[in-house]
Amino acid sequence: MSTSKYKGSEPSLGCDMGQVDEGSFIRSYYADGFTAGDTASKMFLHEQRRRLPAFKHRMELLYAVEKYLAVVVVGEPGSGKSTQVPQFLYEAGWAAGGKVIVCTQPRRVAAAMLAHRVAEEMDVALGTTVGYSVRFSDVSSAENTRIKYMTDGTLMHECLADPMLSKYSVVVVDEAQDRSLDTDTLLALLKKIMKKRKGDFRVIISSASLDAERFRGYFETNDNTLAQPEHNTATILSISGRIFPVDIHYLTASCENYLVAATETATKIHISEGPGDILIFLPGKNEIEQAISTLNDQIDSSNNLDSLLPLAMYAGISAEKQKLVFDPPERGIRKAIFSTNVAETAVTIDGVVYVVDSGLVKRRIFDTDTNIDRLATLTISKSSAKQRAGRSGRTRPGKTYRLYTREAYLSSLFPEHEIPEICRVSLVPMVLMLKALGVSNLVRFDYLQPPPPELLSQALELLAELGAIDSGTGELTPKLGLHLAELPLSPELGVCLLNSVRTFDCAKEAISAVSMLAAGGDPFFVPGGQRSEALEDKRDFMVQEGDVLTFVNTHLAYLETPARMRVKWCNAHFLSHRMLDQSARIHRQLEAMLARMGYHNRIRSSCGRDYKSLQKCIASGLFANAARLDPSDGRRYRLIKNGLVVDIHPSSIFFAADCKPNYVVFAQVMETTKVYIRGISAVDPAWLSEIAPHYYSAKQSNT
Ligand SMILES: Nc1ncnc2c1ncn2[C@@H]1O[C@H](COP(=O)(O)OP(=O)(O)OP(=O)(O)O)[C@@H](O)[C@H]1O
Repeated sequence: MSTSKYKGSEPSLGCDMGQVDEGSFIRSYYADGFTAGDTASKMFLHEQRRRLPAFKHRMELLYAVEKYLAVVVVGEPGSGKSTQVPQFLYEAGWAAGGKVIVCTQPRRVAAAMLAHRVAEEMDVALGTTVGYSVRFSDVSSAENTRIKYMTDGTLMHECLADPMLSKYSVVVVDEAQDRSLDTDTLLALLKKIMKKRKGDFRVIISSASLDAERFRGYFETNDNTLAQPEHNTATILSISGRIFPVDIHYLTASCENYLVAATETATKIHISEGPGDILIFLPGKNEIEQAISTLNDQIDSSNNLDSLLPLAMYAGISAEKQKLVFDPPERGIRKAIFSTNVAETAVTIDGVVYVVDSGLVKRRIFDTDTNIDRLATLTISKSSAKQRAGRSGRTRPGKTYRLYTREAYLSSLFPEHEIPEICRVSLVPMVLMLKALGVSNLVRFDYLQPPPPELLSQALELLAELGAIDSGTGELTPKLGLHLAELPLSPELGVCLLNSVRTFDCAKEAISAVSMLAAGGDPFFVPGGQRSEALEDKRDFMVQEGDVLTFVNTHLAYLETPARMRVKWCNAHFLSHRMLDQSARIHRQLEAMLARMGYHNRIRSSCGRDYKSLQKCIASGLFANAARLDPSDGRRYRLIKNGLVVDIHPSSIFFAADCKPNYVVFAQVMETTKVYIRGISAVDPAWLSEIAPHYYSAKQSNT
């Protein structure tokens, strides 16, 4: 086979890459470059703050925080929990003596946005008194930052270096009703810290839902609450009132096609309602792109709609597109923002008056029948529906149009709350973190809600096979396990990275591969009118060893391009500059982390044209995602661990009929109409038996 100008072998002719679909399983959001849209005067901001319901409860809150170690703050969406509570604490002196008040968010975009807003309200430059820190992006100062917004995961990682979180005086866990795996794990750690630090540490759990009593009960450590209430450690504070009213409208009969209903509702609002932008919640990126394209066609063919501007908002969108969402539109233009649930909590888009809610969301679920973590489209909970409605009525009275009937909403079709992630996703990252923090008995650990035992044992089994846990002692292995917990990566990708310096001597390529997968995977886009040129260009980078090596080629070619030429180079090759820039930043950070771990002599090692070393290295982390070509069909694959039949994603080199290796490993799973695998690398089955003998031999009969 001939070789291309990049690493790996050229794909055989006839491989059609098909349509590139960018919905990604490894979600990433990098909010650098974001500018809050609100340019109101300082006086106006000051007045706005005073009008928020939270303001009336300021003294009550400060009293509760003084008296109790944990305070659960409950309030309507938009009442000021995320922006005001940290400022009240700061003004009351909780950041004196160099201490920091931290407010955690389940999503990166929210952490960055809230920091921008609060910096603006306090009239300070972002990154000074107010800052934020999310995975791979730190806009804060160790000396000066006193109010810091972070994701729950980033704060949890800080526990590894500082188990008592000694520099923080108060941790505000915001949007706790989301019950992400990181939020639940963090709450458990905070409870331990609260018991140990006592006097100088406080936890505030802020939630918009009715979960308050569960949180309060969890943080109550007084065994005798009735007889000795003066020793109680936790309380609930309700912030009553909402800032502006929201009218809620339902369909009278259920709709057949929610995408059609969403665009129709947006155009009707535009034609018949007063000024104000529209925020439309759809489940995922593909649905958003589809709705925007339909709406654009309608705008092209109707004079009534030419002042309507469709925009997209989802995790991983470029900074420029994101800016359009938050910036005020030109005079006379109305924005129609199609968004996933990234805009559901903590985010305020100034100017939004109308919300259209499809009632659907894409969620990560761990399917216990098939044993895989995947994205599925589900009905939202009532609690989410309230949050979505709460996005209107934040800066003026609002209206929400629900694309479902009132009867459906009140029925069990819409559960009260989401099922917490701890009960439905893979627990591998949580187990790794708890083990690294010295929790040896995971079954008896004091969780807010205990995870199902089968999820715990599945996580332990995988970590043992990855070499992170010693199956004899049940503890983390001294080098691999401990280092893995420190890395801001999924354990599977972390193993690929560490093995590249420990075993396979292919750090240059493996760091590239891992950085690309952590930044979202496929960097190629196929613009509507230039499909054949874009596919031709992509072919230049593609190699038969698989998509991961294609990503490596792209990443290395990007790094070799002089910085000032990179945007042009990306445009010329139909590549996402945002993604490649992000993966280059991740690359630098991972190199620095490996050097700190003592691998500085190995980080420049390269496998050159020995692609097998890189492929083996990738397989050493992703072996649990191995699949075998189904011989009876010759097109689809069966997962080795459970026999589940999956399809190759159309963006993959292996999509084409004549490009199918017998065995592959993959980085991502997504579910639309089918279960697709993405981020694929070809493997030799002999490597799998060598890398993970127990796992592989136990599961092989499934295929
Ligand atoms: N970027 C912004 N632009 C304009 N107004 C904003 C912005 N951010 C916040 N606000 C104003 O501050 C209010 C309080 O926002 P905040 O995020 O603190 O509320 P919250 O109670 O945490 O809401 P939620 O639970 O929905 O996240 C909003 O209702 C809005 O009026």
